[in-house]
Amino acid sequence: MAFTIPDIQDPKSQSYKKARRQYYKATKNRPATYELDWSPFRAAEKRYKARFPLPDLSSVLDLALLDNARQQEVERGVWRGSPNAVHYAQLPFKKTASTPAYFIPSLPGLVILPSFISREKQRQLAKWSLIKHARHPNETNLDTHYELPVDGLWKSCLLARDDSSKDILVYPKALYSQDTELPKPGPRQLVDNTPASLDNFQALSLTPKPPQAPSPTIRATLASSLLYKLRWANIGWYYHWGTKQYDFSKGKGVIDAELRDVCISAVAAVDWDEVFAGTEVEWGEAGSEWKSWDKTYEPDAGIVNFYQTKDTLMAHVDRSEVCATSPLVSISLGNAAIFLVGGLTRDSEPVPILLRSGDVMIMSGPTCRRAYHGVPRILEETLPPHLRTAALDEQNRSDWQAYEDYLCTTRININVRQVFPKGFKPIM
Ligand SMILES: O=C(O)CCC(=O)C(=O)O
Ligand SMILES: [Fe+2]
Repeated sequence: MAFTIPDIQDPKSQSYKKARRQYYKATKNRPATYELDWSPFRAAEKRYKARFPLPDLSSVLDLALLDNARQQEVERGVWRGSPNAVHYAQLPFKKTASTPAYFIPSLPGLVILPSFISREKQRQLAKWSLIKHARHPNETNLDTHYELPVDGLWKSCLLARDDSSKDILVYPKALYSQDTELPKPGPRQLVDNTPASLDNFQALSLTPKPPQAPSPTIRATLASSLLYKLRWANIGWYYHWGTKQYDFSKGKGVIDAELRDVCISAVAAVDWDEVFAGTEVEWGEAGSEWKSWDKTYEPDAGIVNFYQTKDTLMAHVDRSEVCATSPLVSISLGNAAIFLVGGLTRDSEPVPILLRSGDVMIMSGPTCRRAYHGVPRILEETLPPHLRTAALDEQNRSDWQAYEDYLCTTRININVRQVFPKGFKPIM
């Protein structure tokens, strides 16, 4: 199969020339001290984000390179890391597991399950994210500002594909005014929030959580373009972005049964004793909690992130969950990405990991759940062949083209968490 060279890597392409121009313009008058203030995490973000010169991925751990069955996917995408970039170890296979699990001794609690999601399940989860999940009653980043179609934005986009006269205008919630500047839909805001715990969650739940005001400066937009502004959709307990706390007063959104099964089977596939051996002191009162995760892990919240190729997710810690150690299961679909994970501050040098479609990553335990992490780059043109219509049989290809067209420039990340210990009923 022919390689696809992303435009950004082709010196003759317009986007390469534009990135080069922008680079020379931006660096012309830069003081020599420009980079000195950056924390190691910030420096790594800048390095991997760069469009010119393009980043060298030889220090990025790319476990797909260990698997012959992924050769075509890796070669088609051009971008590749290295299987030896970071010291990792393979965990013993559990009886129920059919794909390998790896852990990184320098990051206790971080487990990578490459290709854990089958190719068919990847297609199902991508469809679920768009058609079933990113719509009412689940909140998305667009709900604050737009009156979204009742059947969901994706349904409107599908109708518009068949007949462009059906591409509806989606209206803003606020009346248009030119003089007020309020936040527009865009990247997630960074707020330094208090870490939640069983002791303070009731006090935190009393913090006022006013709804964010709709922007008065945005205009009606066609559904087919608004789709590319979709950045997240909430799962389970509602999250309040202004305070970065869960808003328990809204009740709990339903957790999709199939998604729950995938997360539970990922947690069950890991030999946690092997992962956490020797870390007992760090767990304090929690003791060897991981020993009972087979019975107590219960996802109840999360987010589906939708990234376009220029989107990034800045370094952050997910500390709003009352369970501060329980596994956070992260599923990657579509284009690949560089994921950075560091330590308890931005001053530790982060480990770069290449996450590809179908990979599951689990962050768990007292240090890993409090580690800074982020996504500085979505890797262009890395949509694997099994998410392209050309590779599908007759039965599967009929409605896939719309998904392929969207996924060509997209990465989806389903990020599932456990806010409360199993069986715990919060009193509001
Ligand atoms: O996209 C990813 O892989 C990570 C997303 C993430 O860290 C988050 O949603 O908090
Ligand atoms: Fe996160």
